Amino acid sequence: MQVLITGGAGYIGSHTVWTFQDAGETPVVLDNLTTGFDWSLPEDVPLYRGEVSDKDLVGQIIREHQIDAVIHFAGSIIVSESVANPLKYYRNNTVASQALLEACVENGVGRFVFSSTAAVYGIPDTNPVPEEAPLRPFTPYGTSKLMTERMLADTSAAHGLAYTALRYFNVSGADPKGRTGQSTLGATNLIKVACETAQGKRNAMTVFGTDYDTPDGSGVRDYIHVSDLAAAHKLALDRLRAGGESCILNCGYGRGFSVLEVVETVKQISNVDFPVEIGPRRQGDAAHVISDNSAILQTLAWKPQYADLGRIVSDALAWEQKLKHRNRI
Ligand SMILES: NC(=O)c1ccc[n+]([C@@H]2O[C@H](COP(=O)([O-])OP(=O)(O)OC[C@H]3O[C@@H](n4cnc5c(N)ncnc54)[C@H](O)[C@@H]3O)[C@@H](O)[C@H]2O)c1
Ligand SMILES: O=c1ccn([C@@H]2O[C@H](COP(=O)(O)OP(=O)(O)O[C@H]3O[C@H](CO)[C@H](O)[C@H](O)[C@H]3O)[C@@H](O)[C@H]2O)c(=O)[nH]1
Repeated sequence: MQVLITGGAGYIGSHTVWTFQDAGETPVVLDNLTTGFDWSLPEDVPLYRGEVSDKDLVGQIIREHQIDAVIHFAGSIIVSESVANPLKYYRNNTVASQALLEACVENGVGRFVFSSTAAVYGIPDTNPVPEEAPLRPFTPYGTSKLMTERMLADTSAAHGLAYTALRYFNVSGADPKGRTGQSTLGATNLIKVACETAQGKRNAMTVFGTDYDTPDGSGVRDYIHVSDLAAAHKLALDRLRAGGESCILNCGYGRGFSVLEVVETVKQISNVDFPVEIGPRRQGDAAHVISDNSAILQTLAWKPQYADLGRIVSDALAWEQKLKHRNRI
């Protein structure tokens, strides 16, 4: 029995593949390599280059490898792009997930772990935000993910599929062993942008607003180390394999840092006083988004190892340095 990891060559997927390998289980990866990299994977992991929506290919992989579970990362992830090109997001996130679920049902795969997002909450009324909070995504990206959560619930009720939807907060950092990291060009996430600026890949960075109702006026987020997130996927699947029921879990540390605190931490750890401009608010940003993580702590016995902003930043910087070298080659 093997697990199929879609989008396994991407940022979070590749960390999860390494986590399974470290635990002695070799997954199978399906990825179209639009934003993923084959070199981010261990050499002995089978990689199928193809579309998640290709039911024939997925069926063939399931039968060939006796797949008992799917972890589904593949998708499009740029929030602003989803506003400009919503149908791409409904196609590549929602419609592709529908086809993948159909292939699972038709081929008897009974366990499914799904990459969802805190974007399903929109701008939360309360922080920390629990899983039961109102679901009000305001971008096609968030809606495309929420629609997949709904398909999972209905498929579970009709066909007995056991699933866990993990709602990630702000994913950042890189593998502490330096085997993979966030490698996509043009990523817009704060820690990635600040690390690129510290290493001279950007001339300056901008803080999007310092007039929020937060202690220092800049936005506050719950940054989670990608390796802790990868471990949560392994635990979620272990639980489903042991007969655990379907559930939806926030993935965060339940605490927040402001943009200015993050920038200061990157400056201190990199020892570079890079230029930072103060700009206007970015449209659609919330002041605070912090997870209530009590459910994941209870349900998965999840024990984060890297819940320290300095650790997240130093791993991200180390990976950025490696990428610099790689890009030169
Ligand atoms: N990065 C974050 O902060 C964040 C936050 C919340 C949720 N998520 C979700 O986590 C998942 C992984 O995100 P990531 O940051 O690793 O992004 P990523 O772009 O690095 O990874 C996505 C992977 O999926 C592949 N892919 C995309 N469409 C595909 C398709 N149709 N068929 C096959 N492969 C396809 C890409 O090539 C890539 O390897 C996504 O579903 C994303 O929505 C990410
Ligand atoms: O150059 C930058 C980039 C970001 N920010 C600020 O930094 C904070 C974090 O922004 P990110 O773009 O890193 O992350 P978001 O909180 O906007 O969104 C992230 O978390 C969401 C869930 O809450 C989704 O999952 C989404 O995919 C993921 O990128 C925000 O206050 C933002 O305004 C800046 O000031 N300057």
